[in-house]
Amino acid sequence: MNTVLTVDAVDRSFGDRQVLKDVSFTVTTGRLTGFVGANGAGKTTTMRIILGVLAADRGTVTWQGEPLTREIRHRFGYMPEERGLYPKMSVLEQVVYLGRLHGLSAAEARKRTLVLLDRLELGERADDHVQKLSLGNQQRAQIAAALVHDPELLVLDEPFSGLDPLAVENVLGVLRERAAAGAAVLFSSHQLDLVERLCDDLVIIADGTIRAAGDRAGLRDQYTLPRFRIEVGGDAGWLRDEPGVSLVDLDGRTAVFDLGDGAEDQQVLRSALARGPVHAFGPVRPSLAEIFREVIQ
Ligand SMILES: Nc1ncnc2c1ncn2[C@@H]1O[C@H](COP(=O)(O)OP(=O)(O)OP(=O)(O)O)[C@@H](O)[C@H]1O
Repeated sequence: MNTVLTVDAVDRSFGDRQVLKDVSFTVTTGRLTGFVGANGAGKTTTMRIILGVLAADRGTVTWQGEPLTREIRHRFGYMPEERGLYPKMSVLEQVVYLGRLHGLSAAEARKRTLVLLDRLELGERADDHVQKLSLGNQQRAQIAAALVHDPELLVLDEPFSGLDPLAVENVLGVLRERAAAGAAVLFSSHQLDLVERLCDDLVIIADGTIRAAGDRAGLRDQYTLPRFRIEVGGDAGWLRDEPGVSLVDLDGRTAVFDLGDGAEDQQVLRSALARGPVHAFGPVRPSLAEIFREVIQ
């Protein structure tokens, strides 16, 4: 796994409104990087700068340490926010056409398109005009269009929005295969529950500023409070009087509590065991939604 894309200290304004401020993060091969932020946070603007559709006012985007050129960007695949397929062209024709624009021969483009459409469960719709497809299927066609030339970097703006759960699994499977084959994948989303499950690395943006970035497990460790959950055989009310414990939630036999400075989780466990059976005990790790709320404040 290598860091391939580096966004470094990028600023961008529209008129006198600065929408990106000192944006820096990296994207690594073999991994899915989720780019998360609320509406208007700056995800699409950042992606457009990576793709060269927009210029940065300041800062750089580099690929394997080199400034981006047209040739390098040709090896990227982009699914823009404004979906751009022609309604009156068949899915097959369209994806083949886009493959040819990326330098594939007609035969190769057709071969790859058919495989890809099958994999995206669109094989039977290959000859349908895009406008006849459901929105979810149009989206899958758009994903096929971004993937047909086997890009080294995939940049996908909200690829999962509007997909039903089975379609999400299907698209995710396809992206994972690409990552496993060595591509780097950056996708934006405002659906935290999805991102939490789907991505390996996370970049959180709010108001044009990167608030947190890193691998998912590392971020969760970093934001884990000294908070624990316990489930005992009897009533857990004794925890109220336990030194160093401050109860967050008490519900009969289960409790969630924070530990003060110097208090030991194992000491609490010993106290619990001295009172009877302990069925569960362990740290409470924050969800991505909780980390997100914390870092965007
Ligand atoms: N061409 C433009 N002209 C003026 N303002 C723009 C332009 N493009 C984006 N903006 C503004 O820049 C800010 C960031 O927008 P951007 O589309 O990057 O956010 P986003 O995180 O992708 O949000 P969303 O999830 O809603 O697409 C917003 O306030 C938006 O209104």
